[in-house]
Amino acid sequence: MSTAHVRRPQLQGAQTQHEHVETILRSLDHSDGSGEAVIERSWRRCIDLYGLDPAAPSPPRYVPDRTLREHQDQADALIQVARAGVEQLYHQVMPLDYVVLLTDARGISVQFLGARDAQREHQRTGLFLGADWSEQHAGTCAVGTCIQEQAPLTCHHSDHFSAHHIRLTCTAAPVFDPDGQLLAVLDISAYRSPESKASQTFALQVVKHYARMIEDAYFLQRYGGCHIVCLDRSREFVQINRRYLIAIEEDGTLVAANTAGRKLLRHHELPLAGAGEARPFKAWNIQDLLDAEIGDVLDIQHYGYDRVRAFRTHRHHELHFATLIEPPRRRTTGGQAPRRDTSLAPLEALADDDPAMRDTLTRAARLRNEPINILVVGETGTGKERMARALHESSRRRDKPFVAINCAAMPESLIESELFGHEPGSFTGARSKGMKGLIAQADGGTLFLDEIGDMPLQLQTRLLRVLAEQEVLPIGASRPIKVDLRVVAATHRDLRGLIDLGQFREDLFYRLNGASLRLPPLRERADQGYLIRRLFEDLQAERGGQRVRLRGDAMSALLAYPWPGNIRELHNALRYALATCEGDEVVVGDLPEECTSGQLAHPAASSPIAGGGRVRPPLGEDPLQEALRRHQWNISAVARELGLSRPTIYRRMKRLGIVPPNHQMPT
Ligand SMILES: Nc1ncnc2c1ncn2[C@@H]1O[C@H](COP(=O)(O)OP(=O)(O)OP(=O)(O)O)[C@@H](O)[C@H]1O
Repeated sequence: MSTAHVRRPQLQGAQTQHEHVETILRSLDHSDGSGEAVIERSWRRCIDLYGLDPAAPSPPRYVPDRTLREHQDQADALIQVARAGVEQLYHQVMPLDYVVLLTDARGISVQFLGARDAQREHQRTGLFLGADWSEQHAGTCAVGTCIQEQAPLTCHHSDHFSAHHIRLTCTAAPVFDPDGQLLAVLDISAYRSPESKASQTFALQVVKHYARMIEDAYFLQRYGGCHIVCLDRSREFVQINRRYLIAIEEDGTLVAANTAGRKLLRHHELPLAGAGEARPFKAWNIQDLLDAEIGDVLDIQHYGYDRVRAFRTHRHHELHFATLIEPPRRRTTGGQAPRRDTSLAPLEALADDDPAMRDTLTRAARLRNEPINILVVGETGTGKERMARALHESSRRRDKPFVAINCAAMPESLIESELFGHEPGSFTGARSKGMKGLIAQADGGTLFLDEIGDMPLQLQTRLLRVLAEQEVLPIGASRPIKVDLRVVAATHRDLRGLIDLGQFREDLFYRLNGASLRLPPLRERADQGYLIRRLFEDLQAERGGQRVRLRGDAMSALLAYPWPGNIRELHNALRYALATCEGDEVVVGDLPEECTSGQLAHPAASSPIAGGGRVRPPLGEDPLQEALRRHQWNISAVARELGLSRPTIYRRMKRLGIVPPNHQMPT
């Protein structure tokens, strides 16, 4: 061993550093290399193999933005699967001031979660996106040494090789792919912790647990087309613990196993091909492991009172309990596919597998041709107007007009004539030829009354008459006009509360509320991924041009954000990202800052701290405000560009507090 390149710090102030370097050198000087523990082995590699100096300053090394993207691309499938695990882990350890890193197999941090208020400290230390934690660069550290040792470990305080890392405590566990190759490393790190390394025992267990969950989720996704035999030594726990996962073909041929499963197979002398295994390998069968008929294995799900079946292994006669995950059923080619009602497509497109939305859509499908009025309720931006349109488009009225009226946006002085129309010269300012009101325009089709809770009381009375009589009396007319209407009203307000306050007519409420459809807020929806993909596709189709991909890290950030502004806010965020992204993909740094508040972005990509990055305006205001400025506050032009009505633009400006220069907002 040569330690000649290692400088011994002389300064008094560098006492701790000095002691640290001395400890490393003494420990290595007195050892011949045999029987060294993990940390000493790593120190030896740092000096002998990489020529590192523990006293030399070791600022974090960040890979350039483009390289980070390449690393993230390669880890994309894993990042997507790992998302839920990384977030859950972060929520568990965040109160104890840990950050969470997911690095790829080369030690480059491809995902990071940490408190935003400590961003500078994270960046200074390298606990950040894009940092290189390979042992070759950073010396002994949890991630780098975990990669070298391919085993979980804690690198606590002066275990670190570099004297500059000795206040950190870091714990890491490897994530292997189904071939046994290292795929990633999961790490939690903190700046402050008790002196004793034993204080991190629990941290090690937690990180190992989450690394295993990520690994198994990745395994299940990759072998989703196979039968998966799940084994455990405990009958009670096999359904939830699923320690050993073994993917098999229908004839029992072994295809792959998770890390524990591969160990079990090796123990029974049935090695699978993969990292470190002898090749060529034999095609083993599950019957080589378990003393069972293949039919018994494929039938586990239908066996016994608990869908668990006990088997003994051939070789060691160990008792294992098994459950089975079956692949999705393939569509039979012989039989007739059930006929789908294609008119339901507009409704079906609104959601994927969110239970609340499915209930709402089942009701909507039943109600679409019924002669009753429908009240759509939900927070602002949850898609109430979209639902009303889908109801219309899937109903028999689809070839007739859909007329949308925003009751909150229309000035009270205009609303009456707009709604009911007027005869020629019926009032000052009336059109000479008279005007057909919006209600009459909707004849035969659907009248959508948005923000119904904001309709003035006097108009509520007139609307009630229209609904009761199915006829409308234009201003100045002596005879009413017959109309055939289906009314869909929407509100984000509590109409019953407004009735109690005397601001909404109870009889109108019952007239409108023939049935109600409730839309859940986006943050509660289980099909967020579907919505994100659909909106992204729709926006791309609108824009035309080059195809852009939504990368896994951006998707993860979008899924993690609580969406106070619901689908509208999501729509704006995606539009923003598509407008500002460079190249052919949207990455986390392209999203509006709000969406990444839980996750810090790569310094070079977005952070104003690192300089040179783009500083993004707050979400929500941005697309509207930007369009307003571009069109020099011409509301009609903005409405055309954004595909919204003028009243909607005014309403949104009012809600966002946007006031045109030298103008007063309409009240
Ligand atoms: N299921 C959906 N699929 C795709 N886009 C949707 C969906 N639901 C809503 N959107 C989009 O989200 C935005 C808001 O939807 P919408 O205007 O229907 O919400 P809202 O609840 O009526 O809002 P408000 O309460 O402010 O009137 C629109 O851009 C709409 O196109």
